[in-house]
Amino acid sequence: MARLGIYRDFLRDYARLERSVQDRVDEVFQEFEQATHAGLHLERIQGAADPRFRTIRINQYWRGVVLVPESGDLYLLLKVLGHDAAYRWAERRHASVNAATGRIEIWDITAVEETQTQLDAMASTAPRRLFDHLGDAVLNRFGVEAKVLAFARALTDVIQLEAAQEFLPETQYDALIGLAAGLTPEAVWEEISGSVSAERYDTEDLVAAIERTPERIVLVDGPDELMEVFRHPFATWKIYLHPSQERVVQAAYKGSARVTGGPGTGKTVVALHRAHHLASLGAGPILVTTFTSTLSDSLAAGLRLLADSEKVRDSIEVRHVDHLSYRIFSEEHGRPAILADREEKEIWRRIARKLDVPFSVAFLAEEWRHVVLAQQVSSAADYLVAKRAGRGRRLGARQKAQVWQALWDFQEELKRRRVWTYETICVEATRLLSAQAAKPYRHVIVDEAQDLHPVQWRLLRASVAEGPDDIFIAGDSHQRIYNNRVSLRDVGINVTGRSSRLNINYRTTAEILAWGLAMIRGETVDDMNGGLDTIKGYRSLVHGMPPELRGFGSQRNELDALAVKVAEWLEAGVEPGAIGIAARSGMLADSAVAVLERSGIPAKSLAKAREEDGVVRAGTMHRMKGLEFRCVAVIGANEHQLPPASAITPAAEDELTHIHDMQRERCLLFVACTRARERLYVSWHGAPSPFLISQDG
Ligand SMILES: Nc1ncnc2c1ncn2[C@@H]1O[C@H](COP(=O)(O)OP(=O)(O)OP(=O)(O)O)[C@@H](O)[C@H]1O
Repeated sequence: MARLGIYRDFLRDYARLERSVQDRVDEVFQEFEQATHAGLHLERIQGAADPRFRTIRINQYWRGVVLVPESGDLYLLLKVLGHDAAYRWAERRHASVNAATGRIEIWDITAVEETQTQLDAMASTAPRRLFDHLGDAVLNRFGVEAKVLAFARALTDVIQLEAAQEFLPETQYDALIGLAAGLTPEAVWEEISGSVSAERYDTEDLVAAIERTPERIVLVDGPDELMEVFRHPFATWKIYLHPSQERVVQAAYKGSARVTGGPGTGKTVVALHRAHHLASLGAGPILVTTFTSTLSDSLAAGLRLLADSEKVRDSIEVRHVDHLSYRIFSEEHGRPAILADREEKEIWRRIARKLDVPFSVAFLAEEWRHVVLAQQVSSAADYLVAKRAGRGRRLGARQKAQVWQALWDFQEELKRRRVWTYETICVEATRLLSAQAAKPYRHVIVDEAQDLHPVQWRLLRASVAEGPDDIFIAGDSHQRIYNNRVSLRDVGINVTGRSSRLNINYRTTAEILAWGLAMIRGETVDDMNGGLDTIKGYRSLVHGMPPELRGFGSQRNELDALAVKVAEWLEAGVEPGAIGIAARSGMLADSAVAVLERSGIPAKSLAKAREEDGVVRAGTMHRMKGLEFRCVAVIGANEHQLPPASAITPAAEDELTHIHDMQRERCLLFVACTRARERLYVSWHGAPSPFLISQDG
């Protein structure tokens, strides 16, 4: 078979096609080998800017756009579009080789020229320009060529640059956006190709450039490989990792290490590959863990896709962190009786009443979780000096004595009733593991690290001996959706000097990502290691529609409009399993399911269905964590539901906790919105949530 390169955009287009058209694409390219011998029917494009672009007929309406280099037998599949759009797209495109990065770049010179005039006019009155601080030599090192250089010099705002992503040469855009975000040239090089390079490449050799561009092009060697890629168009992470991801996967660390990065940057992908890599080196057993069961299910599914040998699969265990503690506990003591939430509140209420202390049930419960358990406080003296970082309300010595009495009574009551909470099970399991010389795992890999509680961290620390590659952590503090704050050092994990960051989002379109990021910009978020996390430099490689924001007069109207929107997506060929609906409350999500079903749309709660079930899934924003959908609707984004008053500590009662609560809710909305691959629809009734911002920022 002639070799085929598949451009990532082609796979996105393919995934959006109706099944019957996809089948037709499969047929066309399965026959590629025969067809190339018999003379492929690739149509030339009249008036094309670059004669190497051709189209191939899929059916009466659809066309594939293919790049045919003059030499060699490598064809590059670029786009699938309707007939007219395919010709329009191909007419304007130009393929070139970046002399500095060696990558192929497909771009629209005409658009660069057309936009230049407008930019020059705007720049003439601007006090400063975006790249004033960088000399031409810096930009030239990234192969920024004359036309793009003039374009870059006229930019006054990063928004103009983002808007030009669609038509600028790709690696030149990557370099410019990285530099505009304040990254050093070395950091930008790392991002683009894994290391700084002074090499100059042959700009005539398109085939070599295609082979050198694995971040954008998947090469296949035969029809079987091609069909495998078409079967899982979003799972190309199985075969290709960006150099910045690959480096983390393959690294040999002297101790614990971690990867951070914004939503959709491939942290989970890296965690899965890392488990696979360590297992292939033969050193098991390996634990892959996280904090919710929906997430551990999807980690297990990812590993099934990745791990080809039984030996590798057998040495990796995927387990929810609470299941791990439960198992260790039960092996020693038998099954624990677990205290229900309702009973816990009742105990706190009785204690507060009995001691006549002026503290709410919520305050006492949080103080127990976030101070006593988090810092292993076991006596009044310890409590008096315990750090209460993150706990806003200041307590004097007398108040502390009162609170300690309540906390102590609560723990005594648990003992008296012989009941346990998930946290106390974890504490006991940690004690059991610490007493044991042989640890159950050789490596531990943690995903969604930002939401683990300190007691869970201590359990994980105790389940693996300290040593090279002992613990690997993936997480993003900007996606923290519970109140757990931890300093890794305080729980015995040191990642200093072994932390990497991913910046390219593979999931969400640039439009949705930019809108989401604007929502959380300015929040002060810790990085779990004594510093602050930043959202600088995050970007997406793909473009799409901006988010759609809509307000209604009543919940009923809002839900009716949701049914219309979902029907529209289905009509456009989106499979029901690729549509997700997020609400702040489970009740509203259930109402959405009911309304959709009444409209004849198959829908289920996210807790009860998976993608394969082929139904629209609705659930709470918390449940959306770690998942992704082609289309996402976030509903009930109302003033009083997002954030809900019940989840926010009043500022007058405790200012710091108020700030943290607001941040958590804002991040929750950010998490829900960034689950969308292509379409995001956000609606509300009455006044909109204060977190929503208009699309122009
Ligand atoms: N190298 C890659 N090539 C292709 N697709 C990739 C690559 N890396 C990640 N992806 C895709 O990007 C999407 C997001 O990846 P992943 O879930 O690992 O990101 P994440 O950083 O863990 O996201 P989040 O923090 O939002 O949960 C997935 O669809 C994944 O398949």
